[in-house]
Amino acid sequence: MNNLKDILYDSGITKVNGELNVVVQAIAFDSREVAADSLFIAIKGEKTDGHQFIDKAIVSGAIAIVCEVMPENIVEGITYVVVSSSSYALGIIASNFYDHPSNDINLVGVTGTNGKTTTVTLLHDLFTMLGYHVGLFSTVVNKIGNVEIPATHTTPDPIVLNKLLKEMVTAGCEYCFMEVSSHAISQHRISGLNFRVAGFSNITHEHLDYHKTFKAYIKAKKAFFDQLSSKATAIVNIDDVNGLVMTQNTSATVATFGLKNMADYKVKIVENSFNGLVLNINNKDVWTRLIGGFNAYNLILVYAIAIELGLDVLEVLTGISKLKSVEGRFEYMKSDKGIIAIVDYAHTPDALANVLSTIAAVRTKNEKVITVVGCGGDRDKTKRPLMAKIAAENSDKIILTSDNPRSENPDEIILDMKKGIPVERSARVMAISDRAEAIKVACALAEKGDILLVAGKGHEKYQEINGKRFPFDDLEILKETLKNLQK
Ligand SMILES: CC(=O)N[C@H]1[C@@H](OP(=O)(O)OP(=O)(O)OC[C@H]2O[C@@H](n3ccc(=O)[nH]c3=O)[C@H](O)[C@@H]2O)O[C@H](CO)[C@@H](O)[C@@H]1O[C@H](C)C(=O)N[C@@H](C)C(=O)N[C@H](CCC(=O)O)C(=O)O
Ligand SMILES: Nc1ncnc2c1ncn2[C@@H]1O[C@H](COP(=O)(O)OP(=O)(O)OP(=O)(O)O)[C@@H](O)[C@H]1O
Ligand SMILES: N[C@H](CCC[C@H](N)C(=O)O)C(=O)O
Ligand SMILES: [Mg+2]
Repeated sequence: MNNLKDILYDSGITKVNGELNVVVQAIAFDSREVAADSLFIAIKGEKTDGHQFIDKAIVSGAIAIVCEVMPENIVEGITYVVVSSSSYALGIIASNFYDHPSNDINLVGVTGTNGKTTTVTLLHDLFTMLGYHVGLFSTVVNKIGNVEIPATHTTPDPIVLNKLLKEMVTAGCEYCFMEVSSHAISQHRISGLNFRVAGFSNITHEHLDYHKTFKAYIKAKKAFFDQLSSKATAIVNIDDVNGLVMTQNTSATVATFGLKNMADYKVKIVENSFNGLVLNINNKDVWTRLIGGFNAYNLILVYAIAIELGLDVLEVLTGISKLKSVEGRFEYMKSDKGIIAIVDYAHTPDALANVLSTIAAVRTKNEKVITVVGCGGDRDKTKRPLMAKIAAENSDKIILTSDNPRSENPDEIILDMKKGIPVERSARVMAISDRAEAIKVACALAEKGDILLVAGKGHEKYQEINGKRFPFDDLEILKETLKNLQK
């Protein structure tokens, strides 16, 4: 669709200056990406205001502008359209421009603090295994079938989202599983999308730098469910105290899942060990190689979504027992010397607590638990002492280190973390800001049978320091170090 008037349909227009019957070849919200005959959408952002770049966009070829405030300098021959919210309008415009691809695919969105990547990746793998063509948007990677497209965000901007959705439809994908981050909901990256199913995993402490209060964070997640259509199904975790809060104002049909409370989709943990989980779903025992009680929640959500989408119970349960774990999520190896090393993306207090309680539940004897953990720079500072406290209380030794320091001083981040260490636990805490060195020291400290947890970066293949990404891989460093220790 490229008539400006059609592209702007439903975008919340309050004022127009210029011709609406013009042909637009491309849409952009960043002046640096504007090409000839484009529509430029000016957005007030976190760091700067896109309205400042309107003239630059026109010089680069924009012929139409969507903005929240009519500029003082109007350029002759350019169409200016004022809308009540540019970021909301962008989602609608992107969807119109790409012919509403979300209407032509079964779009499933999963939100929550933890478990989004795991759930959508398992859904992608399950549906692919059962012979469907599937698309994926995740923190780790985006996929059209098995073709990988690098992911820059957990939930991409509306233009990338709709463009890739269109490509998925063209490639014959019947389903698309996507992560819906709270940033994406607040910034209206998902406005205009037609979700068939929406899942809620849980909500715990995270991103308070951005949302400011936990209440605002809950409200942001709830907004996803508020915007669902009456044809959609919302599936929420009933064991989370905010599970039903999500669906208070939704038009969607509501279904629940859980382990503890009465739920439409109920799961029981029969066995939980380093060999995987045995779950009881729908009165049938199913083994999975995924480890950890929290994965029972992820798997019952996978099951519930698959059943709501009309799949066969036995086919789904058989598929679940064949699923492999997700990269960087409780990824574990055993060295020849008998040291167990785990890489996990736990970067929130709740995730870290879950991973450490899983380790406590699955370890067989009184082996030592050695945890290497850091916190990201330019992110929620209030989680730093909490994560350090959880690590110290649940490990025999902890090494505080850097995650992605970004623009911050790693030693300052470690100092923030140290504030959470209970005095009686301080003797078991070391601080080594060089992450590679911290991992190596942890390996050297470990003895046969000990469990080494390297938390926070999971699948990430880089470390971001001062705006630059340097190659870095927790698992590689562990493998290399443990191999050398053997000699
Ligand atoms: C804080 C945040 O989320 N920022 C996102 C936001 O950018 P912004 O609105 O703040 O942009 P800005 O720099 O203030 O610029 C304002 C406007 O001016 C435009 N501009 C700017 C400069 C210029 O020369 N010309 C120009 O037109 C920009 O394109 C933008 O439209 O909108 C952009 C487009 O969608 C995002 O790329 C950007 O993500 C930044 C890079 C980011 O780091 N986001 C993270 C926090 C994030 O989104 N994370 C979540 C996952 C979180 C989780 O659940 O774990 C995610 O979904 O990835
Ligand atoms: N259902 C769950 N409940 C609590 N913790 C979980 C759950 N699933 C996974 N985790 C923990 O959280 C970490 C992150 O999991 P995952 O990547 O699936 O979450 P996410 O929601 O995609 O995170 P992000 O917001 O960074 O995209 C895992 O490495 C694990 O430690
Ligand atoms: N989506 C999260 C990922 C955090 C991962 C952790 N390794 C970090 O860099 O803080 C964020 O951008 O806040
Ligand atoms: Mg994710």
